[in-house]
Amino acid sequence: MKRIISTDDAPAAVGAYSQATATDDLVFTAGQIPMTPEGDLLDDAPIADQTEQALTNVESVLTEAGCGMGDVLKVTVFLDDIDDFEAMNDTYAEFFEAEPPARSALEVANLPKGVGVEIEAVATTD
Ligand SMILES: C=C(N)C(=O)O
Repeated sequence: MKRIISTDDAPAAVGAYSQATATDDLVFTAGQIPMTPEGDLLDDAPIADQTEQALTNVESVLTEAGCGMGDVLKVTVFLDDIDDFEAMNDTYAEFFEAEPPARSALEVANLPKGVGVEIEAVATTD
């Protein structure tokens, strides 16, 4: 059965989507952008800080869904500039120290709100 995940510990959706949806054993987060739960945008911050906020939001949404970063199966990282890959990756690695999930990272033409990175995850609650 489909569940809608909603938490005040991550920013509210900036469009027509849920923070995450879940089945009995899988969680799909929306793409998380570098925005604080209070709605402050980190669009001018270094990519390391933007990555940290986006992943912190992913973590908060997963916690609400009943799992955590160790349960993540797949991550997709969207970058505004692929030259930010190394800086993103260094911060990313701090969130996934052991047995990191599968991941795709790609540059896209534009991201919502002019941010530098957006990150989504699929996790298991099994
Ligand atoms: C930020 C998003 N996840 C969106 O606009 O879909």
